[in-house]
Amino acid sequence: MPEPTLILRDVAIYKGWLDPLEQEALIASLRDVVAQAPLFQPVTPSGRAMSVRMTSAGRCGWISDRNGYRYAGHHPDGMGWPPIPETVLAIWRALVSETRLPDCCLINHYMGQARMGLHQDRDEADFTWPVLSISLGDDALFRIGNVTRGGKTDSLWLASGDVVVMGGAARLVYHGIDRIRPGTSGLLRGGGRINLTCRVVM
Ligand SMILES: O=C(O)CCC(=O)C(=O)O
Ligand SMILES: [Fe+2]
Repeated sequence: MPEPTLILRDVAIYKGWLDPLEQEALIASLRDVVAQAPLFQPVTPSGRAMSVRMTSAGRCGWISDRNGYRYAGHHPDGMGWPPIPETVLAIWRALVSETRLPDCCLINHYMGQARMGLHQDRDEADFTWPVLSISLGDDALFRIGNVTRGGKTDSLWLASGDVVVMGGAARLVYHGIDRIRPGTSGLLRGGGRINLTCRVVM
């Protein structure tokens, strides 16, 4: 596997992994996904609206509502999830595995004040597979903590085209997005940031 630009708290960061043309191609394939499975605003189990909008591609999609966080076979509006675009799978093959492909590609859309609190990705059955995360659009302040809640954290800005892999000792590390810096990228017509998070689920 290629060498990351830097490793922070066991998280591998590939700065500028995608060039502008590759980023454009990804956005074009995501337009098809969102046309079939529209972005929705999830509600946390406690009933608060999340500030990001999301949808998924793949065999299952990650959802949150009053009944909890989980993977589901269908979009909340009832349609199936579209397949994960080949443009996304190519990045997974290059950085994670050529044989085992992800079951889910979660698409997070951040606008304005949207953020994501510190959390672990732990709704999957097998933590031996890394989580792959792709940043597109505006810069985002990514915070990395520890495998248990609390303690010191480190932050770094993720830019469009950066790819992050959380595997091994970093698979269950707490992480989140404190804020985005609106207007720092012209990639998305309407502005904002898109994050793609690919995971093996079952
Ligand atoms: O937006 C990001 O970079 C992180 C998203 C994330 O951690 C998640 O969806 O689980
Ligand atoms: Fe996460």
